[in-house]
Amino acid sequence: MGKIFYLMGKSSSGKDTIFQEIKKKMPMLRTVTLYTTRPMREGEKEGREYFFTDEETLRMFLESDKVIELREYQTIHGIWKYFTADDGQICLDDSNYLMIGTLDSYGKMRAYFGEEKIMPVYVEVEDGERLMRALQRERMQEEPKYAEMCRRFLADTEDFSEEKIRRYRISARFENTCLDRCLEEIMLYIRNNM
Ligand SMILES: Nc1ncnc2c1ncn2[C@@H]1O[C@H](COP(=O)(O)OP(=O)(O)OP(=O)(O)O)[C@@H](O)[C@H]1O
Repeated sequence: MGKIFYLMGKSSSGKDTIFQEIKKKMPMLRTVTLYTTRPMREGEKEGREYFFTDEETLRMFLESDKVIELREYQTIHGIWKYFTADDGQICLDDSNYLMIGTLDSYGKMRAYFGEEKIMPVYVEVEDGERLMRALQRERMQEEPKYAEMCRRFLADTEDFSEEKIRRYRISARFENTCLDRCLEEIMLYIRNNM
């Protein structure tokens, strides 16, 4: 039976970078495309980072009880929603998966699939370094959204509080200072728990 390795961490902790690298190095891990109502960013592609969707489609998923987890963020550009749908992408009979989410979505996934099926992978970086990485990444965007970047940075304190980490019983924590070392540690954890 397969498992879901669930990457979590504050904004700019390196989840997406780690996700892309592990996908290359462990191609047997399958991935799941989530849905979002936020607008597509520079360089993103429909169905690759997300299925970019709208309120109407979300309503249809909700009505047919197909939403596993849903989160919404009050951004300075309006409410952005992200959700994982039971749309046939996840089949744990014969495959292992690599996914990215938040602590709360991890909780919902765990409730839906069972604790033994979801392996948490919590990525962390010292706050000052993380803010610098966030700023550098934002600067590269055609239209940098600095206020939104700051909002996310502040919201992280609550969304990823130590109290919450304890409550969700997250013990697999990986420091992303040196990317190569962090990747090696996470891949070892995945191999040992597959
Ligand atoms: N170990 C590292 N050393 C230096 N820079 C890094 C490291 N890991 C990731 N980065 C850089 O930090 C920035 C943020 O990384 P990334 O986008 O992967 O974070 P994220 O956790 O997915 O962020 P978000 O949740 O905000 O989308 C990127 O520009 C990435 O290239």
